[in-house]
Amino acid sequence: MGHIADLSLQQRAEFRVRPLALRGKRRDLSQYEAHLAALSVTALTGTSFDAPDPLAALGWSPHFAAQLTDEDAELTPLRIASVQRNKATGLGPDGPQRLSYSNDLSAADVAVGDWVVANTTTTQIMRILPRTSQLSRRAAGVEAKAQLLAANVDTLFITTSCNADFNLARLERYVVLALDAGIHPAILLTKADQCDDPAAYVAQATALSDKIIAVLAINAKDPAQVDQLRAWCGPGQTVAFVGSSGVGKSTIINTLTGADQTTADIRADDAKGRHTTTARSLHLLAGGGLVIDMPGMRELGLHDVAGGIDVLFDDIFKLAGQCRFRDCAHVSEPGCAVKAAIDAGTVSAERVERWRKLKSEDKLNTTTMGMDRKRARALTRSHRAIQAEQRGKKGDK
Ligand SMILES: Nc1nc2c(ncn2[C@@H]2O[C@H](COP(=O)(O)OP(=O)(O)OP(=O)(O)O)[C@@H](O)[C@H]2O)c(=O)[nH]1
Ligand SMILES: [Zn+2]
Repeated sequence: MGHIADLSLQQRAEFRVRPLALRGKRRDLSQYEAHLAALSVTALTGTSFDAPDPLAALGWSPHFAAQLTDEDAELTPLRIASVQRNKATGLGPDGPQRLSYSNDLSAADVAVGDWVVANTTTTQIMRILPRTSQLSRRAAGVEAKAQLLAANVDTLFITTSCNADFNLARLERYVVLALDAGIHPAILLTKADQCDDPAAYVAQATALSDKIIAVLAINAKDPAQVDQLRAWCGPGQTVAFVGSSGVGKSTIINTLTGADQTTADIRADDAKGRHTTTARSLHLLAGGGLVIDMPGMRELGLHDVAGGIDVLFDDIFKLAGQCRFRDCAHVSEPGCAVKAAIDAGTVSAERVERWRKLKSEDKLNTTTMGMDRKRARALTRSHRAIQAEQRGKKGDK
């Protein structure tokens, strides 16, 4: 098995989202907003994708076309559907093609969802085209580098169920990851059929942020209800799902892909036809959209997502900028604009607390990434102990 397949089995592994295009500019919110706005033109109107162009149906867009140079004239653009250690599968208008890596590339450089240019004679991937978004996770272990999970995702369906799995702080973490990558976050509430009042969950999720493009409550086992998701799965649109184990992600992906519509080569089913992929893979949907299946994504940690946190909590971000002291901890400092807003009732104290926790977690994880082994281990241990303590208190899973 390739190393990516192995990684998906690491249940404690964490992942993160990071936009290449926005690197180094994470303090400038207008960058994120412009990026999201640009995405929504294509994501929400579908204007550049409704042509019957087979490449466009795979997600090809002017963004990628603009990256091609004269040197690429002899090469073929393909969308990566699966990645193994020594080979990858690329999807093109002619179907799936088996690819290998050129000398200066390895499996670690390529993500499912990537657009690459390949030499179809040698079947080598020559170059990865700059991504619109990039999802990666931090593999288990202190020194592990970020591992790529998926590229060029338009909409992330943050999936939770209308029961004990529903947790505002966890939803916010996923929203931060999506925003940091310039991916549209949508919240998908499953098991609505087993809940007396799904509307109450919808209301809570909707109130989290106006950056969330949709909040849906469905019975994931009812294909007619899953069909509502197709509004975000139009031609060329790429979606992915994250959320706890058992919330219905596989059920939904199976319904969206349908037994007959999935490209045979990139599908891994058992005899019962159940979707049992262990590695990440890109699947075509009936309506021309695509889904990136990322099995085994259970835990996530935040690091290097300060930009996403500031976008999600942009009101608090702006307030913090008005505090008298630049390094204000927003606890008891005089002239604290955040504290004043809490006192005035314009910002909820709980939300400020969740913001503070996310900031601190991001800072801790970002710091340990570049730290020597011993110190990082000690810090991680103490952070885990605090987490375990908090979990015990809340009875949270
Ligand atoms: N009644 C009901 N059952 C659901 C719903 N969504 C999922 N289930 C059931 O919950 C169980 C878990 O669903 P999965 O689709 O395997 O969940 P998952 O998120 O893919 O879980 P992992 O593969 O472990 O990440 C299955 O038995 C589903 O049939 C729902 O909306 N309503
Ligand atoms: Zn302050």
